[in-house]
Formats: sequence, C-alpha cells, structure tokens
Amino acid sequence: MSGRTGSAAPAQNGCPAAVRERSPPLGQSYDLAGKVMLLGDSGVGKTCFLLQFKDGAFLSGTFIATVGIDFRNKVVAVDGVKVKLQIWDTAGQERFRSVTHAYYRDAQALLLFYDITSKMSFDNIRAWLTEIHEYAQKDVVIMLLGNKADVSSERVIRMEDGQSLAREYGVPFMETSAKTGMNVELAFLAIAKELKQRAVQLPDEPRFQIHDYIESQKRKSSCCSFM
Ligand SMILES: Nc1nc2c(ncn2[C@@H]2O[C@H](COP(=O)(O)OP(=O)(O)OP(=O)(O)O)[C@@H](O)[C@H]2O)c(=O)[nH]1
Repeated sequence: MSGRTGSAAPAQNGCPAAVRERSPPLGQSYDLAGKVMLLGDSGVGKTCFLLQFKDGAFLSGTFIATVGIDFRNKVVAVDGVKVKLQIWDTAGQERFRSVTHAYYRDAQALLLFYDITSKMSFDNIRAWLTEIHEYAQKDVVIMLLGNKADVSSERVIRMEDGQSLAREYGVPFMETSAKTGMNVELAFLAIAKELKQRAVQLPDEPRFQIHDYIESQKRKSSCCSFM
C-alpha cells in the first residue's frame, strides 16, 4: 500500500507523497545500502522531512496524511564510501500501524519524530519506543527528533525535555525543521556514517560514536541554528 489520501491534490497542498523509486537513477552507483524508517505520530512532519532531504523543498499548506508506506532513495557519500539510504516514510495514523509493523524488521535505522508544538506527539514517544523494541531488530539505530523547531511561538516541548527523554533511552537527539532544513542533512548523514561503520569496520579505525558526532556537528553550526 502506498500514496497519501487525496494524493491527486495539487502539489502545493501540503507535502506530497514520497514517490516510489524501485532502483537508483542511472549513474547512481553505491557501495552499500541501508534501510531507514521514519516513525512518529501523524502530522509531526515525516514526509516533509524526507522531501527536504531528498529535494531541498518544503511545501506548506493543507496537511495530507500518508497512507501506508512509501519510500525514496538517496545516495550520500561518507568518507569516500557511497551509502544508499532507502528511506521508508510511514503513515503515523493508528489505523496503518499493522502495515508498518511488517517493515520494522528490515530496517537498520529508525528516525523517531515528535512535533515540538504537540504535547501528545511527545507523550506518545514512549509508546513508539515500546513498539520499536517489539518489532525492530535488537541492534537498530534509533534517533529521536523534535521537529518544527522553526515554530518557536507555538513550542510546548522544551528542548531539555527532548534531551532528557533521549538520555533515558540512550538514543541520540536533535531538534529539526523540515521547513528551514535545520539538522535534516545531519540526521541522515549521522545514520549513513553509522551504517558505513558497521559494514566496513577497519581494524585500526576508532569506533564511530553517533552521539559524539551529532554533538560536535551541532556545536559547529550553533551560530546559525535555533538550538
Ligand atoms: N512549520 C513547520 N511545519 C511543518 C514542518 N514539518 C511539517 N510541517 C507541516 O506539518 C504538516 C504535516 O506534515 P507531514 O510531513 O505531512 O506529516 P507526517 O508526519 O508525514 O504525517 P503522516 O503522513 O500522517 O504520518 C504539514 O502541514 C506540513 O506543512 C516543520 O518543520 N515546520
């Protein structure tokens, strides 16, 4: 199942469905591939986040919920290694949960979103993590993302609350904006680096630490971000 309800609507009506790409475009060779799933309540911005990463675009407007699951591919270069990320955009609505459960076990990485302007989406993160522990691989990489950081006037979840929840579960954390692009690239690059490290661990190479990498990159860009 794929597509979004009302997907025949014009593109400017919210973020359109991720278009299926069954194989990489010509010339898009890669050295290794990994599957990444985007999870979180309906409306937190998963589709917009993916489209910002893939196309550098954000289309605001009426929200059109994803139906089932869609995916897009993007190849990123990590230390000379081309990593193809197959990114699965899932529907956040409860009624599609059984569809998405079937995809968890093949995922190497999960980006788990809440919306900083929605307390319910934040409160539901614990339930999402329970679901993840039930259905995903034991060694799956999980990252917690507080999206819509550009809407500071409507913020109801403090950054410290996101940080402390992430610490409790031992997962890396970032605030992001699918609208401005803040930390979008960084989230996927960190995942790609982790996947590359797991696949190609050279004997003398120090182990890649995703937490440390994210913190150092956030510090570097702190002059220009909302954080
Ligand atoms: N201001 C702002 N709005 C955003 C951001 N990300 C998404 N939105 C808006 O939030 C609404 C929902 O975005 P989607 O990306 O469709 O949400 P989703 O998580 O994919 O929702 P489901 O498909 O139902 O799971 C849309 O109206 C977007 O324009 C963001 O970073 N900032």
